Amino acid sequence: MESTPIVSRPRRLIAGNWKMNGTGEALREIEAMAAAAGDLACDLVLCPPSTLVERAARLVRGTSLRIGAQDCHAQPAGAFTGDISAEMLVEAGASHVIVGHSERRMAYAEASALVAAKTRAAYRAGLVAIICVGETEAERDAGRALGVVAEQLAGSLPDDATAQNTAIAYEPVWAIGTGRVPAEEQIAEIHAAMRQGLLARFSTAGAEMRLLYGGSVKAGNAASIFAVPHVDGALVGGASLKAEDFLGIARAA
Ligand SMILES: O=C[C@H](O)COP(=O)(O)O
Repeated sequence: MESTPIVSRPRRLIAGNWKMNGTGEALREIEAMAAAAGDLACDLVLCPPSTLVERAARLVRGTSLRIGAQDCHAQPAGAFTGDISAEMLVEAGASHVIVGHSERRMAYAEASALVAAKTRAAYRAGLVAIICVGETEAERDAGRALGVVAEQLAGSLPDDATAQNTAIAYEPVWAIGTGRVPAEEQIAEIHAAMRQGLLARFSTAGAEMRLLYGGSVKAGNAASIFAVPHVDGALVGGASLKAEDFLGIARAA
């Protein structure tokens, strides 16, 4: 593989995804995260369920913790029962939105073209998009991991993606919520390939775009994952539910 130009790395980004977990009482965890965020050497974002976005955003005002959402619709408004637009999320106080999570790609058959449309919606509203990609176990076993990730990346990123409006999260589906973490060489291979693809398409912006790893990240394995080249942070599920667990990961960044 071609060598990648050395660029000074941006601050790491640690994002938490609460998925469909958390009611009002969980706001105290967000409060504890916000209290510690200013002392961290990384950027910290927490994506609670949409019912908590507005209250969480109010709670973290004046701190360096940012609040994100877990999905958005591609349209700004309309007859889309149950959906939430990027503009609505901004009004609620969100600054980031996760798009293309494998749980949505699989459960709602969201293809990369739709993920790209949602990403364009995020840009339109002024949200930073955290775009997820990753292969299933069957795809890895078939030797297709690199190809699947390259295809999802190419199809999900709009042409106007920049290092400021986008972060990419590589999340192998088989590592999500399973306690199974890929070998460092496996993470390194995918991240290096993603970097090459982004460099080829976006030049300098592609060199600077933050590449997160996601899938069973915990305080105990975070440092070794962050030591892998081109890992610029993490997208954390289960271990982001409790402030101390999440902050333990952020302190390793
Ligand atoms: O969005 C987060 C990921 O799906 C990772 O979840 P996990 O940390 O519980 O494995």
